[in-house]
Amino acid sequence: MKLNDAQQSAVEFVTGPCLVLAGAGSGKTRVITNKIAHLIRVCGYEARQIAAVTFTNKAAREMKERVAATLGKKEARGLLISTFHTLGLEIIKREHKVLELKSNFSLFDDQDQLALLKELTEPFLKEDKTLLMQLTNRISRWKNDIISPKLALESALSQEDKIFAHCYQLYETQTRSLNVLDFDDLILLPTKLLIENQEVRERWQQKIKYLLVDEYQDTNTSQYQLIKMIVGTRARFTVVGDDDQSIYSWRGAQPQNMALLKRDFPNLNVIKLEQNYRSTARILKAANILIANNPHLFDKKLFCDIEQGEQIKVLASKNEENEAERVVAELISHRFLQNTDYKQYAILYRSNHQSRLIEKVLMQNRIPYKISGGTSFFARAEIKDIMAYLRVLTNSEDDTAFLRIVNTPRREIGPTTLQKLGEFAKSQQKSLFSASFDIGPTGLLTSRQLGALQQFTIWLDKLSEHAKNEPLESVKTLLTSINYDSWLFETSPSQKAAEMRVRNVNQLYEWLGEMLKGDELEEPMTLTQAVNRFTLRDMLERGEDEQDADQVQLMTIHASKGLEFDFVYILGMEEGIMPHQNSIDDNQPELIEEERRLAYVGITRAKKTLTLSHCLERRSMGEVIKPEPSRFLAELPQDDLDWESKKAKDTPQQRMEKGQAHLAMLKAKFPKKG
Ligand SMILES: Nc1ncnc2c1ncn2[C@@H]1O[C@H](COP(=O)(O)OP(=O)(O)OP(=O)(O)O)[C@@H](O)[C@H]1O
Ligand SMILES: [Mg+2]
Repeated sequence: MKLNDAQQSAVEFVTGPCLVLAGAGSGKTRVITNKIAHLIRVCGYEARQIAAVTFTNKAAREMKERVAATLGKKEARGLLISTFHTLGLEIIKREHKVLELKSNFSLFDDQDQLALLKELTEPFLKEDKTLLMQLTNRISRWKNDIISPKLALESALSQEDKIFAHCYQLYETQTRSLNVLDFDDLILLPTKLLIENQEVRERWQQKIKYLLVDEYQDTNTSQYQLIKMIVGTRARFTVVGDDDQSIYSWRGAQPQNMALLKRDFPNLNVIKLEQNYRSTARILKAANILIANNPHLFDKKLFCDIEQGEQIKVLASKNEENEAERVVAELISHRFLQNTDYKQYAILYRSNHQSRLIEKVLMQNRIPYKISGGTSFFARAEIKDIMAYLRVLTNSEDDTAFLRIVNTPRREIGPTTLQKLGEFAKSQQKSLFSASFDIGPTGLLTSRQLGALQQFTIWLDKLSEHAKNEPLESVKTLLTSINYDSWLFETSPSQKAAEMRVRNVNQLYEWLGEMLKGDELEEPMTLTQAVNRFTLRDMLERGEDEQDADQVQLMTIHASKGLEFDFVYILGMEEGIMPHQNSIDDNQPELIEEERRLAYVGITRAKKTLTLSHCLERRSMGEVIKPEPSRFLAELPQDDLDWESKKAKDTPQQRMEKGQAHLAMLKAKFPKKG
């Protein structure tokens, strides 16, 4: 595909720092892909000297494939294209000695983190959920801002700050002794290391000779520092971004980092792209007009020469059930009339819980769909169980994982045994696993208790030896010796649920096999590496890509960043949902602005048609409320909107009945195959 002049100049500028600043759909990501190929083909870089950072694993994989398609797989091999977190993991893996970490560290996901924090802070926070959430966010912010527990303590002013900082300190100490890292550590540790250790810094500057970053507007302070350290004064890098699409300030993202670049790299070449190649003129105009209501750091223009396109439909439904039914009915009839594929449709929403009703209606109508970006797969109990086994196999110090599996399936290792073991382990400063081998002579446990415990840990110990030599075989042995399938059938609410769980476990096993084996684009991994990559959800998204199945795409707007779909539906365009209630309550303009950017991101995912939906009634915290349509609907150019509620003579009740009848008609007319 030919690039336009601005894109071409962004690709060809390789002698200094480069920022591509442009609106949605203007080909920023395309510039990155083409530039990687250009660096290798024209500028003589080797693939392994180039690193590119994208926002999701899915985007990383896609980028690798695109470059491989241009250059050939052989030439593309060794390219480091990943998320910030995977890049951080890579650095930590290679520098674990300098970091004084054992090489078999495991990763905590947010649930593990919460569980540990809850336990550690019980004396201070008394399991107060709100405080616990605040603490979790605070720790994350501290880490993203590169503030150590010590510094947090020193700068704490209020009593609450002091308690939080103290909890942060406890958490830090405990995670280190468990030999685990959380997600924020994956950025913080390498960043601090590169700042403080010149030798390591130079090693990475040597290794990564050119760095590219997509979705730059969503980097936080520690990520920005990491970029700065890697590129050093040579400053061979290209970052691309759009300040109007910054939607992660709640995770510490700093769109000001765009302005910082200019300060830190005075010879920064700023290139603007102004042509949108994605959306119809109407969709683009609506998006531009909406975002014009936000203050701007940078001036940007965006035009397109794609046709005008259809009006933007605004659906008004009686309630949420009806909204789901209407959207699905619209989708079915659109697909029938236009002869399209399911995968051309995306249904987007503000928060994960909104997917529930849509899922139900899609299922009832046997429409294939896929939810991406969510944590759903890895949050499933069966997957967490097996992951916990794998974590203990690779890192016997991971007490959190140990506690999860000790009685799954049931092994008659009772709470008293575990409590005594816990106290003993603490007094000896040992992990639960290794304490179980030393607790015998203390007489703390009865011989029956000790027998049950040691039967388990001796077996685990053997298995982890086995895992060192034959990782995949050992996982197979694990699954059969704990008889996990039968356990699932025993404990699942229904036969069907059990079958699904068994399938999930098999899927995990299959992915694991692929990772241990490697492929044309990825080197084979060790079990520890594979387990850590799983926790980062690398494989999940990759597995989904490979299926490339014909499925309707469901995701939050946050997860849709960077993607595009022919036909887009956005649910819940209401005050209280988008903008979110918190942003309305707090009455801070910045919060509303972020919500507006979120709406902008959602709208600009659409290529051909866009449908916005709102409900007249909705259940919220056990009450039925009557939300107003989102203020963002009023901000859109009204000539381009097709408001059902303003045009139709039907009452919402009548529309609901019609919608249901329509759905029933469609169902009767197009029975699904299977
Ligand atoms: N020069 C071009 N000619 C034709 N199509 C193009 C050109 N540049 C980009 N495109 C197409 O336009 C679409 C948007 O490109 P891309 O995803 O790179 O935009 P983006 O700026 O990264 O968008 P976002 O801000 O949403 O991440 C893609 O389908 C891409 O293939
Ligand atoms: Mg992009």
